[in-house]
Amino acid sequence: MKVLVLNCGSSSIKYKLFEMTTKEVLAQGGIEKIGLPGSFLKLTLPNGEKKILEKDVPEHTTGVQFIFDTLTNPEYGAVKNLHEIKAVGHRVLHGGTKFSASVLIDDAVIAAVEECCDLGPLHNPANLKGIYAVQKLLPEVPQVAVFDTAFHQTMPDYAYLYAIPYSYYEKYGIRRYGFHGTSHRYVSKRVCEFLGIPQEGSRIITCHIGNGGSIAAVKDGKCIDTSMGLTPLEGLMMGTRSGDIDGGAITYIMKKEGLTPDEMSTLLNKKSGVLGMFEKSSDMRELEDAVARGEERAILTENMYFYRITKYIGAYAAAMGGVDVILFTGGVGENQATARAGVCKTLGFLGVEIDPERNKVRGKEAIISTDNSKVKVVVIPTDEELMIATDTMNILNNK
Ligand SMILES: Nc1ncnc2c1ncn2[C@@H]1O[C@H](COP(=O)(O)OP(=O)(O)O)[C@@H](O)[C@H]1O
Ligand SMILES: CC(=O)OP(=O)(O)O
Ligand SMILES: [Mg+2]
Repeated sequence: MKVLVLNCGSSSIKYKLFEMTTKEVLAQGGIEKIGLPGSFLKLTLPNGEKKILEKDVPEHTTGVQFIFDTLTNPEYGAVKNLHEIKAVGHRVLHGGTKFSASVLIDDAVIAAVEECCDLGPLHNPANLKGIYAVQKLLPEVPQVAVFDTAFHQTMPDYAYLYAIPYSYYEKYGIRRYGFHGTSHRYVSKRVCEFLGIPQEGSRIITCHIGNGGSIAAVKDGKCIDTSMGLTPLEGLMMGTRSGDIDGGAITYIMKKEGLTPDEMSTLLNKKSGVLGMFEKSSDMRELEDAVARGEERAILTENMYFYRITKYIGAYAAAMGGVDVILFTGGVGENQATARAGVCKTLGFLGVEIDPERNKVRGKEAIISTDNSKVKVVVIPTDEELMIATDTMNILNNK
């Protein structure tokens, strides 16, 4: 059974086509700069080579059509006929409180995702455009929505509420929702299989550190707290997002600089984090290189970045009454040994001991703590797309 996974962002669409019987990736790529000059599709050929196809992509329907054309291209396509695709799974960013699991998309689901556009203004409208485009181009094919927020719906009220007038929670749904749920769900389950321990009784801290980053406290297989909030801005310092900041600083800057709410949102989401501090790049590889050259600002930025993650690990160990496993995933978590070592540097008091040799691993499942370490520290590469494809297949098989 072939399942297509789409991750539609405001100006991009990433895709992966799976053969679910073998879990093989038949095709993958993404369109960038939708609605902007210079849009293009970049795909990875089966031999690993990258190919760039330039084309004007003014909006998402054209984008999805372009992906379909690429998938059936006689030269580098992965299928002969689009009807080989039996289902499409979508990453949907915000499901509010309505969805604690993935669902088959129908009119009621679309209406509910539309209702969440206010809460996820950058992502939900784009996710809907992707769903509509598939409805238009492949009307017979069932579609499934997999929500970034779903896994976090098990958080207790005292963890998800903000200490503001309660009426804002009732009126507008202002609360912590959390994101990257598909990743936290996958890695927290996978690590138990990998270590041969039951989910029941386990206390796991999952650190998803990529361009966007979030941490979750997972007890007995269920999320009890996570660092992202109403939007994916809260928590860790990220590539371009500030993470936690005093609300007082926000209103102060707005007044001083005469910024509108939208301008302030852009500042915090796109111009802050590593980019705001380091100024040269938001990319952790470039930051790592600058640290190696001894650049002072780079060293400060890195210290801030690691310190925030360490603090969250301490907080979540306290929240769960201890921790058995600390897990790293995401582009940085999977690849950057310096980040993992930097984060764990002061965690010896919790019983964390990293083995520097084992920590050299990149992009592979591995234990990186010593045999004596009380807490197991593990790298598990995430696979959000495979998770979305698997949910999609399961929902169709149980229909
Ligand atoms: N091989 C690598 N070595 C070190 N860092 C990497 C590597 N690959 C990716 N990264 C870092 O991971 C981040 C991107 O992570 P990723 O999970 O792909 O982000 P997102 O999915 O949020 O776009 C970047 O900061 C990048 O520098
Ligand atoms: C929620 C979020 O931050 O997503 P991404 O990592 O894809 O930016
Ligand atoms: Mg990501």
